[in-house]
Amino acid sequence: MTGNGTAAAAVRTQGLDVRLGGTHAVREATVSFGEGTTSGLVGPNGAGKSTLLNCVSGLVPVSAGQVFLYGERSTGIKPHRLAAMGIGRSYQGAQLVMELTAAENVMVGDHLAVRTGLLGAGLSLPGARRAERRARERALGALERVGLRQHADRTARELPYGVQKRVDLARALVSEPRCILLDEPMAGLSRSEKEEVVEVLAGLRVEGGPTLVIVEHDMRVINQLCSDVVVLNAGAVLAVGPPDVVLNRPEVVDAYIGRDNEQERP
Ligand SMILES: Nc1ncnc2c1ncn2[C@@H]1O[C@H](COP(=O)(O)OP(=O)(O)OP(=O)(O)O)[C@@H](O)[C@H]1O
Repeated sequence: MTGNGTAAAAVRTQGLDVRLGGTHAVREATVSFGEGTTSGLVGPNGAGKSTLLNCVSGLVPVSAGQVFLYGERSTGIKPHRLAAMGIGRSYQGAQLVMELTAAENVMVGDHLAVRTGLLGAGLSLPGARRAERRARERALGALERVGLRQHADRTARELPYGVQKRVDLARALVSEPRCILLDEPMAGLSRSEKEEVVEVLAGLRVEGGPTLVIVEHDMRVINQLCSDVVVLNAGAVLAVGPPDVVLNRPEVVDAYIGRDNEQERP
């Protein structure tokens, strides 16, 4: 389940507060994302959605409150350690290294490769070369899952934005994390690309599959994929529950209209 409960939560925040410069980006947010569930995290521009994901993945320091992963306090743990603990992440702006190929970008997200000594590959040690081969195979597998195997050896710079976004998704999937935080995975995609990504994400919702938390402005996508939704507004939790109920609540509709955000309102 998603909400304020504590049972079987993959991710839970307790009174999470984040101040960035002069902005109070997240305000006493208590949310939980149940293990194996697919949840939406929605709200108008500037509501604090990316900041909340950044706190959970260790990229932004918490000002007050706590984050828990699988019941263990994870506040303040470094991002690479959280990745090794099974947190995967995609980024709003794809954030690929433009000079690297699609496959190499995916390998960068593969914490298993780093752990098994990919860095030693530069020294041409046989074990490291084997590890690199395995990492490349995993990267190609992840690219295949998002329909991009044919682009594996093109540099990110050569790829259109919609394709870069899917490379970013492959990077989040490659080490098969237990929990995947997706920051606007559909932004900038064409309708058919969106449908492909929805299919990929729907394919992850199997028994024993990962927990998915999806920040998304496209409410059709939220309705298609998510069993629960958390609505943030001005950094605070405004509503929690099933999308068909929550997205029709007057305060949620008002929050979107109030931000002059009509095209994105639920
Ligand atoms: N590095 C930063 N320094 C100062 N303020 C920031 C920083 N990053 C984000 N903010 C501010 O924090 C607030 C929350 O931003 P955040 O990006 O988390 O919102 P969001 O809900 O993800 O928005 P969007 O849907 O537009 O991506 C905004 O007011 C934003 O301007």
